[in-house]
Amino acid sequence: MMEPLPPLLELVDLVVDIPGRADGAPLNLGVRAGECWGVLGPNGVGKSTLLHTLAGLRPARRGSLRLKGRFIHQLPRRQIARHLGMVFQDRQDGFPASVLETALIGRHPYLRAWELESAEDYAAAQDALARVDLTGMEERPIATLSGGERQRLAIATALTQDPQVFLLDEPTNHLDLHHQVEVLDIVRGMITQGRGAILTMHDVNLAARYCDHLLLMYPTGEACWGTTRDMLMPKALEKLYGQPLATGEVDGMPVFLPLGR
Ligand SMILES: Nc1ncnc2c1ncn2[C@@H]1O[C@H](COP(=O)(O)OP(=O)(O)OP(=O)(O)O)[C@@H](O)[C@H]1O
Repeated sequence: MMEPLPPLLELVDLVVDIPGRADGAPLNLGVRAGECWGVLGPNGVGKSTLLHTLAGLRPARRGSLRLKGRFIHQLPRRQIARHLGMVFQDRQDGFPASVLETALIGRHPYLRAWELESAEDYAAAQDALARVDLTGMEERPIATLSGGERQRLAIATALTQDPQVFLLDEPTNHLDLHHQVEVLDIVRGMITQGRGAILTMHDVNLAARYCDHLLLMYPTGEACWGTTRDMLMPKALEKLYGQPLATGEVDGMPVFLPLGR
């Protein structure tokens, strides 16, 4: 019998280092090709810190990470950058670049030092900008973009990078309803092409619709993970957020609404 392929990204007994906090539950899960994982939890629980840890930008307190079966700390930085594409929540778009120049940053892991971008790199950047509705804005300085346009540009840069696994910190932040759905549809399209994704989210209903797996991070340091169907239990979500919820169903999908006190 053939061995199953290792997950694209695997967390092995991973304890995230959240400053000033006791160790949380060790995380043991694998993101496979075709999977979209949502990370849910209240403000400050450590979702962004987890994503930064997965991107190799900060050390874990314990445990390890594997990319396609290989320990991440044994891989060269450029190889990690081709494998993992991250969209940060707290980006500092400080220097005066244009929209196109920013999207082209996604090609840097593929270029040698001082190598200029090729026509293919430009085409990949233009294509990614088109997918997030930013065609025609290529020459605009990024300082002039709205919050939602900046967010879509960050997604376009990740698409230009074409990683195996997308690590997206609140990808629908700043987006109107149409662009929320559009961006999540794009992520889902990438996943059906054999990529994987981990998304931190605050919108439980979008998570229910777009994520096939969920990781719930509790303020106590506890965590649980599994298929969305198993995780989206009203009682578990009420405990997660310390918030009573009304639940319903639309088109066979669960819907959750916060109840007033
Ligand atoms: N550099 C730091 N020094 C001290 N504390 C930090 C640092 N970075 C993050 N924290 C703290 O670690 C905790 C986890 O932060 P994190 O941003 O990961 O939470 P989050 O779940 O993503 O929150 P949110 O939903 O509000 O975005 C928070 O209490 C935060 O204040």
